[in-house]
Amino acid sequence: MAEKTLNPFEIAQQQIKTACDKLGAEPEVYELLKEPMRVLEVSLPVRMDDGSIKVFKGFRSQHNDAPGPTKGGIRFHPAVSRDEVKALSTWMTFKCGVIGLPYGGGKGGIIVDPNELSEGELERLSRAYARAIAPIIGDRKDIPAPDVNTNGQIMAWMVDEYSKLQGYNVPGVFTGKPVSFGGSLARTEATGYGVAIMVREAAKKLGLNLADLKVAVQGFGNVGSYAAMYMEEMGAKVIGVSDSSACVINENGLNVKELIEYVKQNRHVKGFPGAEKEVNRDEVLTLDVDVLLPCALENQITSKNANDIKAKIISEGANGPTTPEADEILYNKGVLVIPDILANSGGVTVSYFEWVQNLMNYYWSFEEVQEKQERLMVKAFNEIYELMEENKVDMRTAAYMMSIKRIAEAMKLRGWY
Ligand SMILES: NC(=O)C1=CN([C@@H]2O[C@H](COP(=O)(O)OP(=O)(O)OC[C@H]3O[C@@H](n4cnc5c(N)ncnc54)[C@H](O)[C@@H]3O)[C@@H](O)[C@H]2O)C=CC1
Ligand SMILES: O=C(O)CCC(=O)C(=O)O
Repeated sequence: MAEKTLNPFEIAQQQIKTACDKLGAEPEVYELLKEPMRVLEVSLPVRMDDGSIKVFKGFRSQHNDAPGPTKGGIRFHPAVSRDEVKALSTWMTFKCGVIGLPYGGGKGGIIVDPNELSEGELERLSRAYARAIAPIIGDRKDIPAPDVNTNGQIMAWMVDEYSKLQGYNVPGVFTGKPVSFGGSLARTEATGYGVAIMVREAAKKLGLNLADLKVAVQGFGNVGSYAAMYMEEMGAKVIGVSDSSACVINENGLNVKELIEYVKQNRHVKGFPGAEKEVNRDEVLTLDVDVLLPCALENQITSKNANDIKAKIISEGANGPTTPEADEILYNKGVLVIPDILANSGGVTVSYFEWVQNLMNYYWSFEEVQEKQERLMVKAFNEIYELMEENKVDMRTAAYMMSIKRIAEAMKLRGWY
């Protein structure tokens, strides 16, 4: 059974349709949710260091704002496309709905490999993007944040550019800012922390002891590195980690903190002295482990490799790492897939806390933020797990069912259908 499509937007539409059908939702609900309400495409001229002008293409998609302002990250990557951004914004709507955040979904991206830019070029590109999308964003309209290859410094440049256009300081228009510039404590750690909390909760349900679990992590950026670190802190053994360079393995457990330090110095996991062996990066998915954390990009777990996966629990740090065909194979094999819209919701949850702190200009401690994040995510996990068992569906469908119900209610109350 090969994939019907690898287009992430078509996959997102398929996931909504499956859940709407299962819910018996009115046809208008799918009609209203199947397309983003707005997609902006922008050209971004940037003065390069050699004096030439290069024009980059960027997007911002706003999927649905019935529950509140739209919210979601900005990705800098050569594979960014209009459909990818549309899919990512769609997934954001349902992610916010799963936790019950007062947001709809948005997402943005620029087609660029930021590793090929100097610091100055990166700053000019980030500012150009903030200027270009300024008419459709705002701290009550659409609030972007970091995603793949973007970070707190980039958010700070964008806040500065947007604030200059407004004529006053607007810290709450972007989240994921550095803590010294209106960011929230525990935001950097939040997505990976949430991915690990979800594994801990799943282990409880399945009667597994964390100390007995072997873990593999695909992708070792913001999400993968903190997910691995918290898994290790919870007592599990992280035996395999990959990034775009390679997969490093140590059957006795990699020292995650040392690996994080190594990547800070060397940019990649390749060559890590604490590894026993190094294999091709894609082999991480089929290692003999109990837990798999895909924390890189879309379409990694497909009909081609799903049968070879040995993990019992998959907690999706990445957005869209599993295709619908792979979902079906994994469900039939009894693998518990904790879907992206729940597993990686820690990032947007703490972004919400950052936004709240910006709006009230009063800041919480690290422990306070993590405790609030954990409470919301564990509650969502338990509600969705119950719905999954009641309806005999996979956890992704159950998560969509819960979320769609909430968004449909907001749309109904607004009189959209
Ligand atoms: N940063 C955040 O707060 C959130 C991120 N996500 C999702 O998590 C995923 C990762 O995002 P970040 O960690 O922020 O990005 P990042 O840019 O910090 O890290 C991405 C990592 O993936 C690796 N990678 C890329 N292609 C790979 C491949 N084929 N095999 C193995 N590794 C590969 C890169 O080398 C890097 O280590 C994305 O899907 C993103 O949308 C989801 C929720 C929130
Ligand atoms: O922190 C945010 O607002 C959004 C994070 C994000 O882009 C995601 O959850 O995919």
